[in-house]
Amino acid sequence: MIELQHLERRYGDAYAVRDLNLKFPEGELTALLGPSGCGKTTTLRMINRLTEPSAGRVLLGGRDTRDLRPEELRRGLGYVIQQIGLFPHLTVAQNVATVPELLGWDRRRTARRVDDLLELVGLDPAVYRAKKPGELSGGQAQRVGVARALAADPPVLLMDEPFGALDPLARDRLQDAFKDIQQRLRKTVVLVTHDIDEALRLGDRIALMHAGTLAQFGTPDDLIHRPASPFVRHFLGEDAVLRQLAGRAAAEFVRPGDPAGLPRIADTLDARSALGVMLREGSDALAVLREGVPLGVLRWDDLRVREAQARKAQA
Ligand SMILES: Nc1ncnc2c1ncn2[C@@H]1O[C@H](COP(=O)(O)OP(=O)(O)OP(=O)(O)O)[C@@H](O)[C@H]1O
Repeated sequence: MIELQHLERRYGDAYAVRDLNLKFPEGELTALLGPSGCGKTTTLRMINRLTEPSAGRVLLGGRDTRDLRPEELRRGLGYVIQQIGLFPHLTVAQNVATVPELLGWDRRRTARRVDDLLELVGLDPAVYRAKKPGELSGGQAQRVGVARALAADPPVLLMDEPFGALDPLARDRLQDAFKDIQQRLRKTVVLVTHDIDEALRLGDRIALMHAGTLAQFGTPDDLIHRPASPFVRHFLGEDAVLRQLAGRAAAEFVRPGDPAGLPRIADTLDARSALGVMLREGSDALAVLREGVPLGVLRWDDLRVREAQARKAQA
């Protein structure tokens, strides 16, 4: 879907991005992760040509993006940034409708699309349609930004630290909401972040960058259990396994078993917190309940296997 070939961007003698080769798989979310200044934003902006490459090329659906007109290119690429820049004098509905209106959709179709999208991002259209951006919380404004980027149904979504400006609680909520949306829509998403937890939580794959080059490309499991270099291991940190558990629901690790007499947790609890409950309760197994009904049992060993694998890979 999106392919970077020998992509480079120089500023004077310095390389912001150097000989970057990468294929972003279709329908998946790839987190572009790395320390500050490693070239993530420059890479993203070379995809929609807000920044022109010094060398190399970007292919979109097999076509060199230089052969596409910029408007044509950007229409196929939704773009969400940290300071989303909603138009303050327009209503929420008008903000979301910007692109459909540019495309000349009729009013009925646009209005329907706006309501569908507001619902998708968890904002009741009847309540939010007529509000102005100034009346929204940071999290709500960011949801409107996501809705706006999805308005013309672009196959690709480029996101630059979209949740970065939010407080931790709002960020968690919006990450969860976005994960749900992505599971339904299956867009090809490139998400720039320097937040390891966010990359582990949302990324089907992670492209970890270091000083303008690619340090490793793989699934979160690959990076944690099979780091390609000391840099990767160091960047993810000693507690990478715990971090990964934090991003996964306890329900993922449930196995059949007799829950009678075990401490109980909800299936939506994350696996790291479940580990905490085991330690606190002094129990090596927990009953996992979905809406009050037992699903099965979560065992210490099932969580620990992953930890052991990680240690072995790091040894
Ligand atoms: N317009 C510019 N002029 C000169 N140097 C630039 C310019 N834009 C970026 N750079 C340099 O290129 C490098 C990569 O920048 P980039 O913004 O892509 O990094 P990043 O990984 O997105 O960082 P951050 O997480 O801090 O936003 C940095 O060293 C930066 O100083």
